[in-house]
Amino acid sequence: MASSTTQHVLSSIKLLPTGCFHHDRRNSCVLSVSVGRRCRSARNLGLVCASNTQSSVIEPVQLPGSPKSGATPKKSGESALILIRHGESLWNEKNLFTGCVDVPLTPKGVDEAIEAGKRICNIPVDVIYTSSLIRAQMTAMLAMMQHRRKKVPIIVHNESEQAHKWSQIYSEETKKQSIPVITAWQLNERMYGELQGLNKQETADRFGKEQVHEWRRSYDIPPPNGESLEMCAERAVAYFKDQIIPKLVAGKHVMIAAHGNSLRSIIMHLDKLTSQEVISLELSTGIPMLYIFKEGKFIRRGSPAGPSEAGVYAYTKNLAQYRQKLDGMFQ
Ligand SMILES: O=C(O)[C@H](O)COP(=O)(O)O
Repeated sequence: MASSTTQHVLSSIKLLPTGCFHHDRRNSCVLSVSVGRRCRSARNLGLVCASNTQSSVIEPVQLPGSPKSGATPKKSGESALILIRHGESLWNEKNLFTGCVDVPLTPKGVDEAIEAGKRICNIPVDVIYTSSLIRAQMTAMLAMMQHRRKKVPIIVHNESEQAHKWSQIYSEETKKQSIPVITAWQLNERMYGELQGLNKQETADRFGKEQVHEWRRSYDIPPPNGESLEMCAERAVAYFKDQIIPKLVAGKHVMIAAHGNSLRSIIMHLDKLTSQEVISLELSTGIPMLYIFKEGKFIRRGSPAGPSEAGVYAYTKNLAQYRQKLDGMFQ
């Protein structure tokens, strides 16, 4: 088993049997997934070593056409989409199946969230989506504490009329200095059924490595009384299409803090991965991944290495301008 340091070096992805791992000419690690006659590198999946930010364009996604979104694409607009898997939780640390059990971050998870925040501190964020689970919410909040714009992330309470009313802000100026944080159960981790709370290693010893791998990574085989990735994707991707894409279309910059499997299903949708390819997709805790949404297309930008990394900002004029503005404001 790879050490946590090695896993970190491999950035957001490690590859399982269908792929190969090699170093490219620039000495950066690249993971490849063989798909029929195609060989798609992890870089092309946007899942690259932290120092590598080469981009690729994905075919247009199906945009929600319904006028109810009321979202008219901005003419030359582009928006940032940041995806972050929560930092290490207390049950990640104990190697327990967690699923929808609501456990907090470990101190290491807190550090990972802060580190993730530093890596995206120059990227604009207008609205944050998290699951309804505390580990994703802690990650979103801790990451935003690092943002140079210093807006205040505020959880939107729409669970009842009273909660909505009691959490109103009565200053337009204060509202402008805040970022709404929308929590949605649809972005929760896949429900792990009767595996929740069991130790992953002990479960593999008891049921066999292959069986446990099938429960954990196959696309359509659910663990006992739990959700398969396909079932998780049904709710997570539907939410992404209905609620989040209209925001991007309207020019809003979005961050999503969620979970290994809810994010795998969203990446599967964005990158048009097949159910075979998604088996090899692994996300590390606390590694942000950036996409640029432009003219109906998602452009993968990999994982920003740090606030001063040139690639991300050189790549789009808007990001460069945003960063310059921050430099001007906070020097
Ligand atoms: O729910 C869990 O146990 C983890 O967050 C994800 O588990 P996995 O690596 O088995 O998908």
